[in-house]
Amino acid sequence: MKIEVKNVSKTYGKKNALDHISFTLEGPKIYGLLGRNGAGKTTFMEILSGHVLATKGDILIDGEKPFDNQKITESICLIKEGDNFKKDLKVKHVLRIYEYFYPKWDNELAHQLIQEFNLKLNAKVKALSKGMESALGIIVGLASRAPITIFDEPYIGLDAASRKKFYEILLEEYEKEKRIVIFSTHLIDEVSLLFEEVLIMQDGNLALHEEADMLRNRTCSVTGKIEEVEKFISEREVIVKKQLAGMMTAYIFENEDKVNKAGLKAESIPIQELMIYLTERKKGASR
Ligand SMILES: Nc1ncnc2c1ncn2[C@@H]1O[C@H](COP(=O)(O)OP(=O)(O)OP(=O)(O)O)[C@@H](O)[C@H]1O
Repeated sequence: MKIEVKNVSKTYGKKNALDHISFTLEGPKIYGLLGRNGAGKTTFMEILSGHVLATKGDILIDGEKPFDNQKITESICLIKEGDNFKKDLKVKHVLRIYEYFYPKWDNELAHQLIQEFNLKLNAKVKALSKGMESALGIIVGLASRAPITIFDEPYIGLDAASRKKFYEILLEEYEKEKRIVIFSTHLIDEVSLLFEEVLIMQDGNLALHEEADMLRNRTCSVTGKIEEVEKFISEREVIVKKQLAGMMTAYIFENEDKVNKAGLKAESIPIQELMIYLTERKKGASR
């Protein structure tokens, strides 16, 4: 499927939650949608899912607008941070409702995952712990087999072991049947290896959109004596630089090989660090 974001803005009062953003996503692919608190990620995902209208611009999914368009909305499953399900429903009712709504729903997978995450079909949503409710969201997202599946920080309260299980199952399912997965999280280092493409939002704008491998290949840290590092980075784009005890480390847009050839020490930069420093740079300096 193809998602075209065309000059989309969303304002709440005087606040520009999204500020004329444009980009295209083509699947199947796993996207990491990253950014600091308030960057506009949730707003974007809600407009994409047809839950909220943009103030200006359009999001087109295979050429169609999602709002009030059942053909498109049944192709999209958005799992949010919480409150995905009515509290009085039982787990089995939740599964039935989603089965009814999503044409590609995989009931066998849903029941298998209910067992894996130790949920009870007869338990009411309000009786689930935070982590169990998150697990139910994850199960629904995976079993929906929706061609566009969106996870917006889907694992509040879920422990590390269950999160690991989720990543593994997500990859397994993705291999079986590929789709567009958009994953928004603040636990970036935990999941960054899953991402095939990374989008970083900042203040309602898109600060970076890059294939994850390209990002890893064209950014690195360089460490050495201050004068040597300063000389090396003088004609390069610097993300951030730090000094300690006569040594300097700079994060730059450059390939590790070039740094090594210059006799300096190169290391890859975790995507989480990149996100932090890229969004600290002034607007307009980012790319
Ligand atoms: N319903 C709303 N009413 C008023 N302002 C809103 C509303 N929803 C979002 N905003 C504002 O829009 C901006 C973007 O919010 P959004 O929730 O999209 O950010 P986010 O990147 O998802 O943040 P987080 O990582 O904290 O979830 C914020 O300044 C937020 O306060």
